[in-house]
Amino acid sequence: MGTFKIEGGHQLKGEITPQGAKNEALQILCAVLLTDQKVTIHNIPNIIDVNKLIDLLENLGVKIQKIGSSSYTFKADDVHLEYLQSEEFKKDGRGLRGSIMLVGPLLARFGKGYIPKPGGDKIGRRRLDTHFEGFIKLGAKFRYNREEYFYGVEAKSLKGADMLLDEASVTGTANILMAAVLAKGTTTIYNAACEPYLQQLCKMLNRMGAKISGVGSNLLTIEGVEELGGTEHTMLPDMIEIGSWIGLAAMTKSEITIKNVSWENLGQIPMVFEKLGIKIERRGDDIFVPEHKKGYEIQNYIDGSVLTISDAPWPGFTPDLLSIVLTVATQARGSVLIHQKMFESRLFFVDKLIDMGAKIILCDPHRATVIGHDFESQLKATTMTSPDIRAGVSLLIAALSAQGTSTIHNIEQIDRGYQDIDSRLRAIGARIVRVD
Ligand SMILES: CC(=O)N[C@H]1[C@@H](OP(=O)(O)OP(=O)(O)OC[C@H]2O[C@@H](n3ccc(=O)[nH]c3=O)[C@H](O)[C@@H]2O)O[C@H](CO)[C@@H](O)[C@@H]1O
Ligand SMILES: C=C(OP(=O)(O)O)C(=O)O
Repeated sequence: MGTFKIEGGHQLKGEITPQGAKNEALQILCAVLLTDQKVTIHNIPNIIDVNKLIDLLENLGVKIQKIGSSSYTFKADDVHLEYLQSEEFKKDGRGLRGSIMLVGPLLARFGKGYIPKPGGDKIGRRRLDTHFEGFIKLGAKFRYNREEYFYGVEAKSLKGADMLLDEASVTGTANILMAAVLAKGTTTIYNAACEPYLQQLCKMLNRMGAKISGVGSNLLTIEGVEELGGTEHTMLPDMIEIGSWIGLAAMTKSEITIKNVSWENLGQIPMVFEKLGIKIERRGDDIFVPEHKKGYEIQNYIDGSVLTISDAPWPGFTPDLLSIVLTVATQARGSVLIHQKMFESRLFFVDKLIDMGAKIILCDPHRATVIGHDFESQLKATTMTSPDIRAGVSLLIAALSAQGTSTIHNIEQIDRGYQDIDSRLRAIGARIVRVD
């Protein structure tokens, strides 16, 4: 179990460039299985989850070549389906959430797709019904081995269908979409997730020869095609990382420029931080966060009532930034209610912030009220364990703003989504070391 030691209370300054998007990478990498042609992908983040998925593809027989620091080619012209039945796959397939999206492409191209219950953050129930209900609608037979938590779908051929998803699941939409592109006839997916990463996947599939319309909306129409060809694709910058750095800048009263953020794909992210009173300047495609010498003040609603920040499927605010927003609010002027609607166990990390001196009332598993300190009392350093990726980064930001030296254990949770976080933060002045 790795550990960070962080000496807090120092201002940072400089530029930071976001890595390629983790959650886009997981979709795009699975899509390479849809063709026997070469697919070239750029801006792939070097993080644990992505590397685990690349290993799974390699074990499936995909030929992989690293052609640059973050660029790879993939060729799935000789896929070893027997690996899917192996004990090794039952273990490795569990290692991350994104592995679930291997199922759609495998089912579409080879008539079968299997997966052990995938991993990812333990942040509440993470059901897979939407995925499998979609595959069943396309004509697949479903089986589930309860003892081994092993899921499987099989079909001689898939047939297009109209479906209304029970929820706008991000990985569910990607998975069903990747099956539908090779189904016979037309599929419509209503209540589809439509975040930028899914739009990227649709665009990539269309470049490969798929016929998807409605990209960016919650109604996708897919005319099935016989086969797909190769393509070249570049990942967007990671919007959750961008939001993390905005929060970091404000809470450490630092002047930070976040480079090449792809503004048009940030949705509500800048707006939500602005509601906390954080100044964000657009400079070309960069975000400039000035030093907040006098702190930042949370806005109330027009009628004077307390601000609520909650998550919702895109174009709503992403649940993956709520832990960071909550943490940054602990030093604001004013109060805010954080309502995490999607996940039921994602707010328990506030106990650690409370230990550090933050004023937070956990109302129930989904809601927490934060009463900001306005920097009148600095958070105190402590020892903590990172429970999930975003809580981990939130605690790291809290530690960088706190007085004294904090210790964060279980930093693999952070490394699974943030590339070289310690050296990138050291480059802008953070005092953070990795101790084992
Ligand atoms: C690898 C990956 O891409 N992971 C992301 C993906 O996970 P993932 O695709 O697993 O998440 P889903 O979109 O399926 O659902 C997330 C949670 O929200 C609930 N839900 C979802 C949609 C909805 O309309 N109502 C609702 O309540 C689900 O029941 C579930 O508890 O999307 C989540 C939601 O943005 C993000 O937190 C994860 O980082
Ligand atoms: C919850 C997340 O990831 P995963 O779905 O991989 O657990 C996340 O990226 O915040």
